[in-house]
Amino acid sequence: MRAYGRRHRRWSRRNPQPLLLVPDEPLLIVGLAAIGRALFRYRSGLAPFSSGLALAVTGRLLHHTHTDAWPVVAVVTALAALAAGLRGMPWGLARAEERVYAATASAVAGGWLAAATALGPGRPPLPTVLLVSVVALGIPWWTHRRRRARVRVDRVIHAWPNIADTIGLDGARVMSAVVDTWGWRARMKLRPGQSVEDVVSRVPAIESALGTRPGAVRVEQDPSHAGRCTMRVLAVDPHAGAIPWPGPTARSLADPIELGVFEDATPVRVPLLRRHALIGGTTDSGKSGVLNVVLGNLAACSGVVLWGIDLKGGMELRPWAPCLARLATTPDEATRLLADAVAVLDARAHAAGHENTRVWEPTPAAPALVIVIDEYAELADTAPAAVPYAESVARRGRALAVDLLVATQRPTQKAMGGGALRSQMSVRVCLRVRERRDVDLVLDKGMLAAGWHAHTLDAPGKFYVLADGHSQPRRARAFLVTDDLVRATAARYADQRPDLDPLSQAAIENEPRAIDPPPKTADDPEQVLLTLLAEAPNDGLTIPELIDATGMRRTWIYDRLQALAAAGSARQVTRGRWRA
Ligand SMILES: Nc1ncnc2c1ncn2[C@@H]1O[C@H](COP(=O)(O)OP(=O)(O)OP(=O)(O)O)[C@@H](O)[C@H]1O
Repeated sequence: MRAYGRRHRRWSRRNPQPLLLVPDEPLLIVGLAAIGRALFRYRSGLAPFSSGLALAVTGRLLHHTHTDAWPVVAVVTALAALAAGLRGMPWGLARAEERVYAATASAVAGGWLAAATALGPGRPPLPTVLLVSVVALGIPWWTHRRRRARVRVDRVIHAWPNIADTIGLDGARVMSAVVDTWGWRARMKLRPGQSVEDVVSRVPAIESALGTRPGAVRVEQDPSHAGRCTMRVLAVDPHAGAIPWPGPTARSLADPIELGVFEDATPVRVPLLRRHALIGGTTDSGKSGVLNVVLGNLAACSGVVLWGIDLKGGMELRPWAPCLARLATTPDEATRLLADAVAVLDARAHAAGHENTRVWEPTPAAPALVIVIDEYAELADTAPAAVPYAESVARRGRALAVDLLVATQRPTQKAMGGGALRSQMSVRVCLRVRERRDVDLVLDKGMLAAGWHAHTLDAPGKFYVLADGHSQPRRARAFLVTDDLVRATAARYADQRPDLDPLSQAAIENEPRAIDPPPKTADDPEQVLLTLLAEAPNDGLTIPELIDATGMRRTWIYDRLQALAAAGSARQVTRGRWRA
């Protein structure tokens, strides 16, 4: 694949555009100019005929002036055919079939020219051979998909300044364009003062101006320059069909998990060790599908114990039961399970404090604990007593290798039982959402404006991911794990599941059976926040002061302040300053 822009600029210098017409020209000149423009516009399609014509003229010239030069022509031909066939030179062809074509065309053209030099281009059967060759070699040329795509792109690039003016992106320039397997992509330089958000907000207008199907244009920020971006135009949707799951690729929680593939066919690898994950999307968007891919991988990991909460009667998680050490399907079981998780946390934190280690390194003998919760809103609704435990795990679990994997339709404050849990989720998978504002709910504030258009995803399993190493709005599609594959994978790894380490096991067994909310400790950031707000001066505390004092992230502070304000426990004294 070669940079289109470079070649195009070089080409334009050598082949200037035909002159524009002025209306009072004589008819003949108007006609000639129109023909010139048509020849220019269709130059790529006409290339086999123009090459044939050029050969005939060169053959005639050589025959009249250098008849004896035919051996030189033959040798040059042989060398050119070899270079094209073996190296794809001088066109930089990477694909074998393109090289074979280039070598054949060079050999036929050079061979014909050598014969025409020696015998004259009019000597039968040379004219017939030339005509037949032009047509025979022209057919693959005319039908070549990438060549046709390049011609289309060429036209778009010429028209781009007008298009940009019309849709309000005046001054945005296309620097280069490349035709790829699925369509083409262009690097764009924006006018000073324009931002990628401006381009993103005009995506529907770009699609209309380029005449593509809706949803065919993607815009990605250039990570090294705020005034540049890449625009991708997909001629065909690479995610149109379901992508079968190839089986587990992770063997330990430290391995990133492959959820699916991006539109450029690169795999979506997401690290889960010491991270909580939120999977959001409307009904039938494929949340259980993503959970299945993650569970299929975690089942194959030696250092992970899996617990599940599925308050839809176990409908989604029961097929994984052979690999789940515990499965809670009622509110009481769920509360008990999360209380036990907190007991595990406490025991691990205690042990880590004694051994002076900061983090719990999972091994098969001392495994990580991953708790999968399908439809968190159901849990918050029917088992409110479980919510403080879940939040405690979310806040303290990462270092102690107790991770949450939560799926929900709409992670509102209410559905999440407050915002504390959501703000701890550092891996966010956003499948199709019903309303545009849900994008910011699942991913984070401002993500919709930044181009994460999950409301336009048009098939189950298509998603955006926000995680370490994934900060650009790139569409992906999750692998599809069929029910049979779920059963087969669960059965295959059932015997290899590790047990909890004795320390964690003892903590569960010694845990008091009454279900009380976990005590709020002095280093509980929520408690710290409440105390800070209560003791704040009359003009309140700023957000940076609250971040410093609690050690929590900005999004967590905002979420909590909003929840507290809604509950009447905090108020904004002046802009950006808060107190109880
Ligand atoms: N990656 C995928 N590729 C193709 N089809 C998928 C994919 N994921 C899910 N589907 C299909 O979409 C449908 C809904 O999927 P799924 O049950 O995972 O959605 P959901 O969001 O969990 O729904 P609900 O909210 O009702 O639980 C299923 O029929 C499933 O076969």
